[in-house]
Amino acid sequence: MRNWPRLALIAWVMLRHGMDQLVLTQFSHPLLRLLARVLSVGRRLDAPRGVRLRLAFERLGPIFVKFGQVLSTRRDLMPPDIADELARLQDRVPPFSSALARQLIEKSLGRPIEAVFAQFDADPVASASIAQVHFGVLHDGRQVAVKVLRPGVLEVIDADLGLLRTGARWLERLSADGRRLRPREVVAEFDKYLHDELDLGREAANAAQLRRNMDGLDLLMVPEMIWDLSSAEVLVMERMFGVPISQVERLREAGVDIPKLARDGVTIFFTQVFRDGFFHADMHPGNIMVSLAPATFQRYIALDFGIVGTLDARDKEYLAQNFLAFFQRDYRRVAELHIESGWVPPTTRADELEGAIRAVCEPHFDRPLKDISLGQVLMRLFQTSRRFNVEIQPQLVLLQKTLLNVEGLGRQLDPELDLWSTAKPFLERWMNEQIGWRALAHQLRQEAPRYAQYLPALPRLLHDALKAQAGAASGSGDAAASRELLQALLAEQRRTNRMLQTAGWLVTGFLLGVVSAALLVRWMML
Ligand SMILES: Nc1ncnc2c1ncn2[C@@H]1O[C@H](COP(=O)(O)OP(=O)(O)OP(=O)(O)O)[C@@H](O)[C@H]1O
Repeated sequence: MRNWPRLALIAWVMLRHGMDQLVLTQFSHPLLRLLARVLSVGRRLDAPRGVRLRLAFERLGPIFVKFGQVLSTRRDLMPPDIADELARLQDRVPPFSSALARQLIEKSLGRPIEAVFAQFDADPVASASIAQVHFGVLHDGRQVAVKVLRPGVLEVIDADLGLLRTGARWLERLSADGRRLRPREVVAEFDKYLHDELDLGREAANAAQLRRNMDGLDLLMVPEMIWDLSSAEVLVMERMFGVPISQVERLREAGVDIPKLARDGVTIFFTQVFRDGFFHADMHPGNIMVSLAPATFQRYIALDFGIVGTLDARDKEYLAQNFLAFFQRDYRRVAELHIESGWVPPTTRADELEGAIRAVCEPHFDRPLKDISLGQVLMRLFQTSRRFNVEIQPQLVLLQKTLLNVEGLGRQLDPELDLWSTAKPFLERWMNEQIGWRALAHQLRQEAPRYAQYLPALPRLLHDALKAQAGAASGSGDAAASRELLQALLAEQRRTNRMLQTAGWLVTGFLLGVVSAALLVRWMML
C-alpha cells in the first residue's frame, strides 16, 4: 500500500495525543480495555479530550483541519465538548510561491499574465488549505480578485480521504458505539463537501446564481464572475471593497446603523431560504464584509461561494410549517408533520413523538421570544428525530448550521435583535403563497406555458391511449401501463379544466367589477 508512511504518521500523531484512549475506551471487550490501560502508561494526557483531538487534527494538516471543522457542525452526532473545541480549528496555511501562482494562472488563461493584467499583486491577500487569493487590475481598469486552487491539493485530499474511509469502516465494524456515530456517512458527506469546494467553476456558478437572486433586494452584493478568464482551477472575479463584519467599532464610527445591519442579515438569510431555496451556507465572519461606499452604504458583501444549500418546495414547506407550529407550541402538529411527510416511519406513535418534542422545546420557550435560538431548536429537533429513526437530510443540516451562524452574527451585532419578529413575516407570506388566491394565481402563471404544449396534443394522446387500451383488452400491449397513462391524462385534463374554469371566473369577475365601476361613475356624474 502506497499510503503506509502517511498512515504511520497519522497513527503516531493520534497516539501522541492520546486518541487511542478515546477510541479504545469505547469498546467493552476486556482485551481492548486492557490494551488501552497498557498504552496509557507513561503518557501525560491531562488536556481535555476535545483539546487533544483538535491539536492532533492541526498537526495532521489541512484536510484533517477541514474534517474537524465539518465534524464540529454535526452537533447531532458529536458530544458538545468535542464539537466546541473542533469549531476553533483555523484553516490558515502558509501561501504557495507567487511564481507558482503565476504559472497556474497562465496555464489556465493560456496566455502570459501581462496579456490580461495591467497589474498583478505577487503577495496573496489570503491563503487557505484549498486556495489562495491575489488582487490585480485588468487592462480595461477593472479591479479583480483571483482565486487560485492550491496545486496538488486534489491528490492529497483523495489519499487522505481514502484513509479516512478505511478508518470509518473499521470503526463501524469494531464498535456498536462507533456505528452510532455513522462514521462512513460523515466521511461521505465530507468527501462531497471537499470536492464541491475544489471545483472553482462550481463556485463561480453558485456566485452568479446568488447574485441574480439578490438583485433588487438591495441588501447584499455578490462579486461579478469574469467567466472568460475563469476555469475550474482559477477564478477571476470583481474585487469587492468593504470593512470586515467583525470590525463592528469601525462600522459604527463610519455611521452604519448596526441594529439595522443585524436585521438585514436575517432578512437576507430568510429571503434566500424561503423565497429562493438557495442559500450561502458558509456564513462565517471571514466571508462577510460591509460596504461603506456612498452608493451602496451599509450593504452586505458576500464572498466564498464554495458551499451553498438548496431546498426544494417540500423542504421549505416542512420548515415553514414546523417553525410556525413550534412558535404556537403546537407539538402535536409538529409530530403529525413529521409523520405526514414520511420523515418518521408511519408506525411511529404521534403521542410519543409529541412528548419527545415537547421535552426538547419547552425549556427554550421559557425565555422571551427574542432570546430563543431557532438554530438550537432545529438542532435539538434533529437530535430527537434521530431517536425515531429519522435520516436528517444533509441540506437541512447545512441550513441549521447556517442558521446558527446567522443568529450568532446577528446577536453579536445587536444583542436585542428579535430574530423571530424578523423571520415571521417571511413564513407567513410564504404560507399565504401556498394557499388562497395568490397561490392559485401563482400556480396558473407557472402552468401557463404547459397549456399551449399539452392542450392541442390532448385529443391525440387520449385517442392513442384508448387505442392502446383496446389493444390490451384484445391481448396485445401493456394494459396496466395504458390504463395508468389514460388516468394520468384524464387527471391532467381535469386539472387543466379546473384551472381554466377558475381563471375564467377570475377574468369574468374582474370584467364585471370594471363595468359596474364604470356604470357607477357614470351614474354619479349624471
Ligand atoms: N472578490 C473579492 N474581493 C475582495 N476580496 C476578496 C474577494 N475574494 C476573496 N477575497 C479575499 O480573500 C479571502 C479569502 O477568500 P475565500 O474565502 O473566497 O477563500 P477560501 O480559500 O475559500 O478561504 P476560507 O476557506 O478560509 O473561507 C477573503 O476573506 C477576502 O479577504
